[in-house]
Amino acid sequence: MKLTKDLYQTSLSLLTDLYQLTMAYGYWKAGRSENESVFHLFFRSHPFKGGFTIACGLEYVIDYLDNFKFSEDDIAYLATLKGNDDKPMFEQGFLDYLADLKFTCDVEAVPEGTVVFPQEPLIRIKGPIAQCQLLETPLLNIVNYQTLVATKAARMNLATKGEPVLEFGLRRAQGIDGGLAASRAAYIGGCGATSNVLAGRLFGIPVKGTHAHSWVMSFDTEMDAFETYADVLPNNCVFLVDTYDTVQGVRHAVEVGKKLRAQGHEMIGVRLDSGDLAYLSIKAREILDEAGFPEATIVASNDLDENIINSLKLQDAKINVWGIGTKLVTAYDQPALGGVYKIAAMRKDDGSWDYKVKLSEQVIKISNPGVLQVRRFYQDGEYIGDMIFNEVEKIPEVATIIDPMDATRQRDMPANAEFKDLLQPLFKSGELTYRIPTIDEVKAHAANELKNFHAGVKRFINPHSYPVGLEKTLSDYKYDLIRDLRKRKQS
Ligand SMILES: Nc1ncnc2c1ncn2[C@@H]1O[C@H](COP(=O)(O)OP(=O)(O)OP(=O)(O)O)[C@@H](O)[C@H]1O
Ligand SMILES: O=P(O)(O)OC[C@H]1O[C@H](OP(=O)(O)OP(=O)(O)O)[C@H](O)[C@@H]1O
Ligand SMILES: O=C(O)c1cccnc1
Repeated sequence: MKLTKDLYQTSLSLLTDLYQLTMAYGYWKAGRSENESVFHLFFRSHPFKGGFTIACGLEYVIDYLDNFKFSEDDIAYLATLKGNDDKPMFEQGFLDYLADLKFTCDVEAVPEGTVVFPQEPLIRIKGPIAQCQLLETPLLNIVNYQTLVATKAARMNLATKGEPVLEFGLRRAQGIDGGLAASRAAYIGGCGATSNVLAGRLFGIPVKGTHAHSWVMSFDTEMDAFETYADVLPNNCVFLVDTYDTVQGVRHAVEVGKKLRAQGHEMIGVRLDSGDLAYLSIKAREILDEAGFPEATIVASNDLDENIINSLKLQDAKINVWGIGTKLVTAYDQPALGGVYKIAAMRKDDGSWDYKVKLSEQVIKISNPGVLQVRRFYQDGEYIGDMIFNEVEKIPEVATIIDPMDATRQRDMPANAEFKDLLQPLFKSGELTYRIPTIDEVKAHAANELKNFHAGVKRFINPHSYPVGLEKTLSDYKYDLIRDLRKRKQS
């Protein structure tokens, strides 16, 4: 395989699990492939034991859907697949159907950067069931990872209390696309820049960096290393000071900083990458201040995450910029968001909807029926609750929301509260109708959204559980449907 040619210039329509194709074949063979259905993509619990999640990945999703087409090569490959009987898995008629397939669904989604909660649909797809089914895997692949990383980045940025976080994760990321997607999601979640140059070029993210230990080690002395770097990049000097002795390293940086200043340049600062970052940053700050460099930045890196940042803040560490790699891009303490994609309705012959529910012994795994929308209520600039409702049914004047995990918990949204509906139209009959926001608009949206939530939602330990519920008639309907299904199961 030639990586750039074969992988990066291929159609992505086969980026799905085989079972989506066998089901699509089944729908087609049974004459059901064009039956109208509704699917929702949602997750069941916040990552990192947190109280919020940042939706991310939609621009990739839009690009995927807009280019959804099986190429001749894709079809030729599918024709080679064999069943257990060693005969072709798919008959020619189905391959012709795939070759002619045009994306014709209606798609609604929550804009990227929006704060979202368990059970809320992030994406709703309505259209021929074979198309909806094929999209399950790629949509989850895109949204789960980027949402996870954007949320992790937001947590890290909350911990630094506005001080810049630089994303340094490419070397530890999950492969090539993982690294790119992580840099994008981390920027949306709040990081100020990335060290990933290709992400800079592809997404328009600022790129930043310092230098590595190898630079220092390649010279006879640390002073030589710093001086040479200063000669080459006099306006880009953040000296990594911990290769041999951190305190001595800071003193060397100061010496070179003074020479730079005499030449009309200003050293940006130093980077600490090992040892006790609280103690060493306080010491470095003292040395820099005393030497006349009160503006010099102290960058810290070394396996940081939001908890270590919190702890360093409590120790009064004098760190102004936080370089974070591994624990951000691998979402270290929770490596996957458990987003799922479930069917929720099918159109009947008379034009009405047949709503679907997946049963489970675990309440959290019972899916929600309907053609769902999310209404977010707010008062005095603060979000106060979200209502998941069935858009095609009439809803009562008073918005009562019922906790999907515990039907005894309900509350009424105040009649005078303002609201907005989160799912926005993206595609109408397969045509893109949405203005894709710039990455900086998405980033600003995420930051604004977070501001509008009560601080309790954003704390790390035992976060406040923001009220999200099913609209009352939807909840009642869901429980009737569950009772009905259980009765049918017993008989
Ligand atoms: N003052 C501190 N409080 C809490 N955690 C810290 C503090 N200083 C550093 N850490 C964190 O401790 C972890 C490991 O640091 P440790 O000192 O064990 O190894 P190290 O400095 O990486 O050593 P080396 O790089 O020389 O092998 C890192 O995740 C780092 O971010
Ligand atoms: O610690 P992270 O959050 O992943 O941040 C990125 C790390 O990458 C670099 O280290 P390098 O790859 O040279 O390895 P090392 O510092 O762990 O030896 C850099 O010095 C950071 O320590
Ligand atoms: O520029 C840096 O300092 C950097 C880049 C990648 C990983 N660690 C550090």
